[in-house]
Amino acid sequence: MDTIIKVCEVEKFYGNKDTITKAVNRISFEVEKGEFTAIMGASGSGKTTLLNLLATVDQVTSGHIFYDNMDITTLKEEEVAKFRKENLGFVFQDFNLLDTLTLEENVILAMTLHKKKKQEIQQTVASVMRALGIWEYRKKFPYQVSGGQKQRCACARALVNHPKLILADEPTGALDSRSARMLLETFRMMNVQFGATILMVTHDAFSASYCKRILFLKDGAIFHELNRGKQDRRTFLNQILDVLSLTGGDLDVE
Ligand SMILES: Nc1ncnc2c1ncn2[C@@H]1O[C@H](COP(=O)(O)OP(=O)(O)OP(=O)(O)O)[C@@H](O)[C@H]1O
Repeated sequence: MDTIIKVCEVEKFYGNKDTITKAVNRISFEVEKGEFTAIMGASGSGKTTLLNLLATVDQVTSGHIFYDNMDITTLKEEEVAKFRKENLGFVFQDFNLLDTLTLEENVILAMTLHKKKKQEIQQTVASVMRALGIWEYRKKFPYQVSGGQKQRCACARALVNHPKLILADEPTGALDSRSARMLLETFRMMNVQFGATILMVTHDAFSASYCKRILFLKDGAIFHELNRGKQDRRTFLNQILDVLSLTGGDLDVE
């Protein structure tokens, strides 16, 4: 197996010793190339903090995070920015598209920043936008399309540079259930067809059921892990709901 990320005894604490919050509390896990993993947990369990550490936008209190064999916790600021640009793709709850650019221009911009050749950009953008079902909306601006179409554009933007890892923070959070379902199918296709490795934070069991593996967080620590194996999605969803009912958590189960 090809391990892409190795998280070793990572801690992230906020506050001082009188009022300390252990947002991430000695977490260790690995992610293999081609995995589609969800991080689930109740509000305040440390999901976003963990994602921010993996995304290099926040620094660990202690511990190490290796991408391949590079320890990103020891990189200097300018090295971190370069690492992020070259290795990571992001999909956020609120899309983060540029309103003054068309969908196609938003995706092109992501490749231009990587100084790719014009012909390669045109070909890649067209093939990815076609595969994600948004090619027909390419000339529209973000305000002219639906939330689901915007989010699929954000996925295309994350995918075109072939990042080592795509990090998604509650990507279905702002979508209605039909768009959420389409987006999750898109993620699955990105994973299966494009071989993208995806790590998705969600508090929604339905969204998590599309993943191959789930890490459950509680009070900043991993308390359980599920692997889908050969189960169908509905059976996996029931398994997820069983775990959630054990925690008595305040998670969404729709
Ligand atoms: N900048 C900060 N300063 C102090 N405490 C923080 C900070 N950011 C997060 N926390 C605390 O760390 C803990 C984990 O927060 P985090 O945002 O990672 O949880 P979460 O699982 O993503 O929650 P949600 O689902 O509500 O977004 C919480 O107790 C939170 O109050």
